[in-house]
Amino acid sequence: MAAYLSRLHHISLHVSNVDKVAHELVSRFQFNVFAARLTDRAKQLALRRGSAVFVVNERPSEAPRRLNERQDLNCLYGAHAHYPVDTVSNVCFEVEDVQRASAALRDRGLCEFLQPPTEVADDSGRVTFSIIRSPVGNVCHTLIDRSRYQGLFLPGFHQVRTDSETAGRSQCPITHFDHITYACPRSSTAHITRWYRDTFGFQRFFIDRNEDVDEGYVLNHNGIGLRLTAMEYWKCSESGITLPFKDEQEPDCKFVIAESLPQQGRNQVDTFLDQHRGAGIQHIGLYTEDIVRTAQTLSLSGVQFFSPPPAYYTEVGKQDEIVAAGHDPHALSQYGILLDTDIHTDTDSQRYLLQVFTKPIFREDTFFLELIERRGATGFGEGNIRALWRSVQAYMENEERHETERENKQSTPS
Ligand SMILES: O=C(O)C(=O)Cc1ccc(O)cc1
Ligand SMILES: [Fe+2]
Repeated sequence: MAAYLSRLHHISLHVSNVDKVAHELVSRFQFNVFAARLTDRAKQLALRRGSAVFVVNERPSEAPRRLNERQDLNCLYGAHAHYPVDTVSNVCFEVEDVQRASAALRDRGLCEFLQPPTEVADDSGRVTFSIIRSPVGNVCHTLIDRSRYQGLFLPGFHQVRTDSETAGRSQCPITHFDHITYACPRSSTAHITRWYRDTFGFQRFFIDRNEDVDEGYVLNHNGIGLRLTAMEYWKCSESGITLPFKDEQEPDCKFVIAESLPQQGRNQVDTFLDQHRGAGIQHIGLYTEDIVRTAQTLSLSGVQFFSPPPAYYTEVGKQDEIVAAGHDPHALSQYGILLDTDIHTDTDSQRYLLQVFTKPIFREDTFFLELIERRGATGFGEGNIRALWRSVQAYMENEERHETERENKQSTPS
């Protein structure tokens, strides 16, 4: 392994209207702006809910005119990249030694650097960071060492005081990023998993007991053409020599690669690739300790969720399953929350997974968020994946039909 990751630090969004997206995250998703960097050339806002931190950056409206413009610190800690649509494109990890990690990656020729190791300081201390390109579309990774920094967030950002984050906690107990799902072109998964393994020591984990190591988890019938491959990183300590350890205090974030399969027609992964103009982060799962309460709070503030067909909640088996898990089918159906049960074969105990997807966040049908509550289940349930897939698919097909109708109307002279 070349670089040791200590933890996920934040995820960056690059959007044309920072205030609009930040407002959406605050007023609807109950995030709090806690730090900002505002200069005449940059607008960067950091928002938090639990340990989940987003940095919303203003993306330049045009490509840089001079090559060295990329080097300026317009978008500090993020690559100053022009991108044609709003996008979530940087997953920033803390590492113990940026210089060493970067040198190791460079020596092994594993990745392209968008920014070599760079130091930034203010009154509260200093940080070092570098930025590398990932093999997934426009996704890059900032590697940062903030062990010599005592400030609230990062040098260059000032503190923004808002109502205490704890105020809304009981109504919206989102604690951390649970997983990041990439939408990728066909046949790209093997290359991506290999890169993450060789670069950061990511390990595969199986979504399904019968999953094939090379094929991943393939859903290829009843209109679903999806290949899912999941991997996670080991939180590592360089002082721990070579043995990685798992820190139980802070759950790590999983990564899922979604690839569409050709046999079942156009689908949501293809739609993402088209509208996003390439591979990238399709959705992020926000972990909540109480999904019903969180969905209720977010729904009251205007967040819209995808819902499965109403029949999902009245199917005899599903109703019993929901009740057995201690939930009320009516409450779940109100917000479109899905439940999957899996029996733990060793202990015979049941483990549950509850999930719901939000509608896309940007103008395009690209990035969306997910709420997820785990009751012992650590992976992803097949039943939920199918139901989530169908609810998104129905919405996208409807959107595409409306779009065609609008185009037809415009081209028909009245
Ligand atoms: O189940 C999940 O949360 C996943 O992340 C799997 C997944 C990936 C892509 C889709 O379009 C739908 C489901
Ligand atoms: Fe997900």
